[in-house]
This record gives sequence, structure tokens and C-alpha cells, in this order.
Amino acid sequence: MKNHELVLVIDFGGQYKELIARRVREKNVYCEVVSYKTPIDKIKEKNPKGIIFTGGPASAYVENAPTIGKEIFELGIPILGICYGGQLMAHLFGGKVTKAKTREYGRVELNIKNGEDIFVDLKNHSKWWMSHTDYIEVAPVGFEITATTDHCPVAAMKNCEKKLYAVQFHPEVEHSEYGREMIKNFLYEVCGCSGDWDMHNFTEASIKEIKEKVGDKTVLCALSGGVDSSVAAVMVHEAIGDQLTCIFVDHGLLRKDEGDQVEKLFKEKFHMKLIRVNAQERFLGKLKGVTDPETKRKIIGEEFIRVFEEESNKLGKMDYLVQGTVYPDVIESGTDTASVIKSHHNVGGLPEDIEFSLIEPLRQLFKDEVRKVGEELGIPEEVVWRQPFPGPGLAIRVLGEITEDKLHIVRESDAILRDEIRKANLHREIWQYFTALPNIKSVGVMGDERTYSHTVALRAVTSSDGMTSDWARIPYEVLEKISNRIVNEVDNVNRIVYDITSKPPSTIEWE
Ligand SMILES: Nc1ncnc2c1ncn2[C@@H]1O[C@H](COP(=O)(O)OP(=O)(O)OP(=O)(O)O)[C@@H](O)[C@H]1O
Ligand SMILES: O=c1[nH]c(=O)c2[nH+]cn([C@@H]3O[C@H](COP(=O)(O)O)[C@@H](O)[C@H]3O)c2[nH]1
Ligand SMILES: NC(=O)CC[C@H](N)C(=O)O
Ligand SMILES: [Mg+2]
Repeated sequence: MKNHELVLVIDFGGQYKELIARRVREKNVYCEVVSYKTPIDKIKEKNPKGIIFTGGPASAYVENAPTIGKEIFELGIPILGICYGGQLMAHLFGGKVTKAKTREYGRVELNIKNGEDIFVDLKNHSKWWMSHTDYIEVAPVGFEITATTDHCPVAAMKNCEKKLYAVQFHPEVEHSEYGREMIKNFLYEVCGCSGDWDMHNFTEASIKEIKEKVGDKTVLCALSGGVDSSVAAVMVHEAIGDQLTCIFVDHGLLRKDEGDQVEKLFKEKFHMKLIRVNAQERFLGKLKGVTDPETKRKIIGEEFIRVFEEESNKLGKMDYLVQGTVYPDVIESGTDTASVIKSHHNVGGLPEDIEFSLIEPLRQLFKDEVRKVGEELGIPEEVVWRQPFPGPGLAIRVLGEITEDKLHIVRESDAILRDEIRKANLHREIWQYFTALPNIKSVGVMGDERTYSHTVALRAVTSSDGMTSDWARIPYEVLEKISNRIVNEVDNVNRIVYDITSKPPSTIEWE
């Protein structure tokens, strides 16, 4: 973002790199993540007010571990090293980093020596989140120890003269009591930021960028009616108006009546060109007999692109494809350093040969940030606050082979669940709620007759960004009503279970 203060996050393979970036943005400073391999000149060119080193899986003292040229410490730019980043700083300055006698995972109490710079106004003996097997045993010469824990002689250290700070704990995660405040202190007390950035700037700057990039070319937008693609579409429409055509694919894996609802809503509320493609048979044909979750995702990812290419040819070859990809889609699909959790159809599920260049203006954001952009753009509340729905749709909620009968059960049971959640006025509290068909049958008795029918699983979670989640504590009476209604109203179901796992260790979807 030109003309704004910038803080750079340098990534050493940390799981939380984008979480650090969003914590910085939350405090009104623009932030970007770059690899530790970025040449020092490139970093200098960006003229950052501050730099943050992320954590990472490696050990700083091992040969070939990710590292960085020592010139970075001579630029006069304040640096905060988190976990691996802090250990690396200690290692490069000649301190001793080694395997810790006691590893720390989870919440740990911190003793802060004094409330200066990054610790201004933070309560002592507060709880912070740890996740490490190595530690800084001896701080390098020139560094002062500023915090300890029972097992960590150097839980934080600093070199004021060089403006270098290192912490063993993770201020960026939700569970660190004063994490946000500490990051704020780094930005404002140490780096001297003034806080000149917010979602309004982001929206404006992104629109400008899209305009410049597209010029007089033409653009397709993959529109699902969900939060992310709607926000992306409106943003691109603001930038290039009628050069944009939206394509909504009904792949036969949507929720009850969803195809018609999305079409109606977009035609009424948005003034964009919208084409609905009915591709039910085509998708279901390709998925016939397929049981493996990753294979399903890849088939769907490819089929989406083939549909877009065909539509593009009909319109006279479009140049760009807009997708509402958000950061969790990217990280879960796997990166150079992060493992594949599941291939999101729009990232890891994309085929290699695509005729378009992609435009993904929300790729670095989390869902709650996207919602803020949506509000900024004046998108109706019913769209901005829709619950997320995965692109592969009901295909990943019917476990194993997909058949019309099974889709019918998920679709009908899901409609009942949604209806009851809304009636109980829980729809804003619960982040996402749906039913899944685990592909198990069990014995029941109905009207004095034996049944041997499907089990339906209810899933409802609370979350803010989909990266982690907890199961929603739905009142028993509401669960009872949902259970009764599903068994009574949906044929071939005789048992309902409620999924009470958080993420991690589960994921939100079952496949
Ligand atoms: N049925 C569809 N038709 C066209 N494009 C789709 C469809 N489903 C998904 N996509 C594309 O894939 C992207 C990722 O899907 P995803 O479900 O994560 O996002 P979304 O639908 O925009 O938002 P939400 O997560 O709130 O449902 C979408 O942003 C959109 O670009
Ligand atoms: O567009 C998408 N394409 C996908 O392939 C996909 N898989 C999961 N999801 C949604 O992402 C969030 C996190 O899901 P998981 O905990 O199941 O990984 C949840 O909101 C899921 O619904 C997807 N969205
Ligand atoms: N979370 C981290 O950055 C871990 C750093 C290092 N790999 C350790 O185990 O201590
Ligand atoms: Mg969706």
C-alpha cells in the first residue's frame, strides 16, 4: 500500500505468520508478510517502520536452518523476533540457543522485569501462549533479559540501542492475555507508528490497484453468493464496472433452494452482469463412485475452472478470473512451509492449466476482516453476515460416495437445522452450522417396526476466522427440536448425533 506506514513480517515457516500480520493491521498499521529469503535491498526499498520475525519449526543452531543476513540488524529499523525469530536473533548475536530442559506448550505465566517499551502497561504474572522445544539459554552480550518463566531464563530480551526485541512466547495468538497490547506497544512505543491505516484505506487502495492492473481487459468473477466472493465482486465492480461478468455455478451440491435465492438476491440488490450456469449433471457425473475426500475436492476444483473457461469462450475470451479466496483457504491447502490440511477447491484444487490470470483481492485477509470490507462497501447485511459455505458444497458433507438420495437427506436435514437455529435467534452467535451424513446406518424402531437407516450428524461451531473453532453450546431444547424434526420429516434417517469436537483437532467440515 503506497503512502502508508508499513511493518514487515519476515516468515521463517511460522504457522501464525498471517495472524501476526492481522494483529498489526488491527492496530491500524499496514502489514505485509515476506519470506526470509527476500534480499535485503528489497526489504530496504519497502522502507518499513518495523520488522517482525515469525516463529518456525526449525532449530536456529542447526546447519541449514532458515536464517537471515546480519546486515538487517544494522538498518536501524526496530525488530521483534517471536519464538524461532527471537531464538535466531540470539543465535546470530552469539547467545546460546539450545534444546530446552523443559518444553513449554500452552499457557505459561510470565514474570516481566519492568514495564518498559514492549511491556508498557501490561500486567505482570499474566498468561502467555508458548509452543517451543528450544530456548535461549544465555542472552547475547549487549542484550538485557526483560522477562522469564519458570522454565525459561530468557523469555524476553532486548537491545535498546539497536532497537532489537525478542520474545519466546506468541503474542499473536488469541490465548495470550496481553498479546494485542504488546504488539501495539511494539508498533507505537518502539517503532513510532502513527496508525494511518484501516479497512477503508485497504478497500480504496485495492480498488485502485485492480483498476490499474485490468486496464481495458475483461474479467469473470466466480460468484457463489457467499461472503468472500460477493465482497470481491463488488470491489472489482467498483474498479471496472461493466468489464466484469459474474458466473454463478449451480453444481447440484448447493443447499435447499440456494440456487434460486442467490440468483434473485443478486439480480435485485446488485447491478452486475450475472450468468447462472446449471451444471448439476456434469459435476455429479464426474463425482460418481468417488469416495476419497481429496479426489472429490480436486475434481470439483477442476470442473469449476472448465465451466468458467467455457463461459469465457462464449463471451469472447475473458482475461482475468476473480475468486473470493481468503487466507485460511491458502494456508490449509499447503504452502512451501505449511502442510496440506485439505485442498480448498479454489487453491489446492485448481488444475495446473488455467486460461486466466487470477485476481484475488482478499487473499491475505481473514473472514472477519472480509466482513469489515463488505460493510465498508455497503453490501447488505444478509450477505455480509451469511454463514460460510464451502465451494465443494454438500459433496464434502456426504462422506464417501455421493448419491442423489444422500444429497437429499443432507439438504433436507440442513434446511431444518437452519430453520430452527434462526427461530432460536442463534444465527449471529453461531459461526457456521450444518448437517453431515457420515455414511453409517444403524438400527432403530419406528411405529413398532425395525428400521435400518442413516445417521445424520449436526455440526455447529463458534469462530471468528475459521482457523480455530469450538463446538457451539446449543441449548438442549433446540437440539431436541432439531432432532425430532429431522427424524420425523426426512425419510431414511433414524438417528441424530451432535459433533462436540473443536478445531483442532477436528476441522469444521468432515471431509
Ligand atoms: N457455486 C459457485 N459458483 C461460482 N464460484 C464459486 C462457487 N462456489 C465457490 N466459488 C468460488 O470459490 C471461492 C471460494 O469459495 P468459498 O465458499 O470459500 O467462498 P465464498 O462462497 O465466496 O464465501 P463463504 O466462505 O462465505 O461461503 C468463492 O469465493 C468463489 O470465487
Ligand atoms: O471455499 C471453500 N472451499 C473448500 O474447499 C473448503 N473447505 C472448507 N471450507 C470452509 O473453510 C472453513 C474452514 O474449514 P475446515 O475447518 O473444514 O478446514 C469452513 O468455513 C469451511 O466451510 C472451504 N471453503
Ligand atoms: N514456535 C516456534 O517458533 C518454535 C521454534 C523452535 N522450533 C522451537 O521448537 O523452539
Ligand atoms: Mg462459499
